[in-house]
Amino acid sequence: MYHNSLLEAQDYRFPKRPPVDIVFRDIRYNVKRFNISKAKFESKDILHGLNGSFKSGELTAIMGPSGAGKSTLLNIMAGYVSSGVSGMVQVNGKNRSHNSESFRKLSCYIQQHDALRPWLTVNEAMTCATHLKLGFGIPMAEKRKLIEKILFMLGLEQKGNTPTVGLSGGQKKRLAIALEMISNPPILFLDEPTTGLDSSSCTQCISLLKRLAEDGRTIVCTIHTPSALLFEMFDQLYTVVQGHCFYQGPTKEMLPFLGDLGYHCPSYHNPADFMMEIAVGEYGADVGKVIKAALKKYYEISSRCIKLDSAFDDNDTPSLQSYGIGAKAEEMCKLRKEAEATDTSSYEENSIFTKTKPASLVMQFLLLVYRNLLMTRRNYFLLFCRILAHATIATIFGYLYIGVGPNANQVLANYVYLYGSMLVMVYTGKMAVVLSFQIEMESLMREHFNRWYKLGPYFLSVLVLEIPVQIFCSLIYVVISYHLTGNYVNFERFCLFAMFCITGSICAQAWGFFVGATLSVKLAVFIGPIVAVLFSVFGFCTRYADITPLFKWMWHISYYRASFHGLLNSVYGMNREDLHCPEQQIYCHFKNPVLFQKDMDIEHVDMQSNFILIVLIIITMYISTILVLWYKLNKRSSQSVSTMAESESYELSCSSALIPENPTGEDQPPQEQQQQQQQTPSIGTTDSSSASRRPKLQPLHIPAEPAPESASWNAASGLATANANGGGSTASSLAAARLFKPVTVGFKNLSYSVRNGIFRKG
Ligand SMILES: Nc1ncnc2c1ncn2[C@@H]1O[C@H](COP(=O)(O)OP(=O)(O)OP(=O)(O)O)[C@@H](O)[C@H]1O
Repeated sequence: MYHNSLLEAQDYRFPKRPPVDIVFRDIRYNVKRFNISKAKFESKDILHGLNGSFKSGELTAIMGPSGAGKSTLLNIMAGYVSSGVSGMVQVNGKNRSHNSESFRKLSCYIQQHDALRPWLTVNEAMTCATHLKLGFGIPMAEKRKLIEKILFMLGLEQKGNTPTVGLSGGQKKRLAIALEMISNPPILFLDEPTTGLDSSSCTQCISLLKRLAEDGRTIVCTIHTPSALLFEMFDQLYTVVQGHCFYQGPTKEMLPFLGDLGYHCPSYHNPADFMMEIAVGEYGADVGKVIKAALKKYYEISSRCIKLDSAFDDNDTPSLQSYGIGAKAEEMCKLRKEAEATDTSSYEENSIFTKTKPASLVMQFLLLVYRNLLMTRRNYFLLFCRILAHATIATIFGYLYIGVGPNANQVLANYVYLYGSMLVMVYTGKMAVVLSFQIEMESLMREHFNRWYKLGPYFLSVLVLEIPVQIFCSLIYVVISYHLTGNYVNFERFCLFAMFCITGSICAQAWGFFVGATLSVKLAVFIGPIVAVLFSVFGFCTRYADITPLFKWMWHISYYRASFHGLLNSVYGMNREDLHCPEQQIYCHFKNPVLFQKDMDIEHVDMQSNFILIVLIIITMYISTILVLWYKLNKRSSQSVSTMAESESYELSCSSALIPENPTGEDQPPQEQQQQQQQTPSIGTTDSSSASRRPKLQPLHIPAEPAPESASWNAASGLATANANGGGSTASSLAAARLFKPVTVGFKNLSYSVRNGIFRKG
């Protein structure tokens, strides 16, 4: 039944999209890092001038050894990384800046970690994503039909009511693709979509991508050592080794290419494995030689394209033989020419996608609130813990300081209770959210990058849920402990007490959001409490007069101090009547609470300005958090490092975009050199200075030994690989044998049942 439905699903096709071709040239990526031991910034080149193209209707695999730069290239192509990138990317013959917003409308990027919302069912996740992406311009019935078709096509139609947490790895991958297919993007980038999947799930996943590519999409994915079967399913292969292009071209031509260089794949050997072995220098392979040959081949194909281009321009139907190119190459150039003529702005005719506009900001906010509520309802344990913690600690504090409120001889005990209450409010408020953005960041990055929603509605939707929860928890604490400690005098004082507890707690929460959004997990859990402790010192047992002038400003901006003084004043200030003194006590110092206020230097607490200070800090922290998140989500796009801005539109023929600078200067027929020179000025017309400044391709430098981590990785995976000097497989096999001893693990009568998507033992 399931297989039948899968077969039927294969008949469904998404509406065809106009072709989108991507051409890139001289892509370099450089990172700068601060070296603590050398006390200076160091720069490292990750990609060394990659050239190539990804074409519509084709499924392209980016392969290469670990750490070669596959994900980096994919990140740059998807526009996910722009800082530190140089070079040129063209989309249908038009320049794209590395942070192009319009390109993001055409593409989607599915990263290695699916970062799905675990507590939403497949249907809920799809429905939310559909509303967000397609807006409300089309009827719900049409949306439902679309969701059904997508789920059907991806073989998830029977999983509609399963929470994402209950899906298998392969199903999660398919759901991640399904969510992005809602907007039917013509370009899909996927980072290692098959990682963690078994062989049949891998095959399903790649066949799905192949089918999507056949519908005219440009699909590019990184992949690690595919099986021979999977390898054959890719149309094109782009191999990266140590930041250089090692091979690019049709998958089927990879073995002949290596064969021409003298590296022959043994019979019955997986071609993908063979290529990886050559890439790490097995069989005594000279990696530098292969990289040079790949560049030369690329250059030759591009030069031939120029010839065809000029022939097309002259309306001269070229004869294949006269240009020395095969039918495939001619077809490729023709298609590219057509694609260039396609204007990306006139996409999407006559499909439901044309009638759609993403949800408005208000609708985004409402949808995200609804989604948060759904997730909280499913995963209520955390909420339950928060409520229980407040009630428990209120009961403990209440019994510890029971009845101290009205007694003059227990003022100090009450003072400690009030201080402790502030501590509870601050820590529970802050620590409950300090990690929320850390945990959320991957999902937020994915959804925001793929244009599901804007940051504003997202942040508001988080606050709309978190603030009421914090208010509710604080109230539980206040009601229980306030009454047990006997501090209740009248309703007005109670309201003021509750107000300062709640605002102090919300302020700490706002600080928590800010710290969580700014720092890494390790720093956030450390710095968050430190900041709270620092501010808590001011106002508690530290009188303003005693603070050194250097730190007086901290007293003024301490929200902790403002809330604490608010609490004290609500209990002992505002002309409170005399406190109760035990009859046997001869001298009762704090009978008049004003004396206590004087001793503590808080007899003139301005409740209004304290409240305003807290509110101002809350607003400041919210704004700071949004700015930090905005920077994090957009920092990839914050630096336009492209030598040519997207807005600078100029015509550049596909062939000139494809031509790399000749690496060696050799092997180039004089006529081709001349043609290249004729083409080069067209780049210069946009930015002649930047074009001339563009770095030359670096001389190939392949380190004598691979990075240590790649060696150990190879050993760990049991791959018969060796260092670039060609140490042979024996070395790494021995290393593997030395590193790993056999371990036997046994299990017996192990069973699991799944109920409502929750795994239960037994
Ligand atoms: N921001 C960065 N700072 C420093 N080094 C980086 C940065 N980004 C990438 N690198 C380095 O660049 C190299 C390539 O990284 P990348 O993630 O692209 O490799 P990969 O081929 O995808 O590897 P894998 O298959 O293991 O995922 C690695 O050595 C990595 O450490």
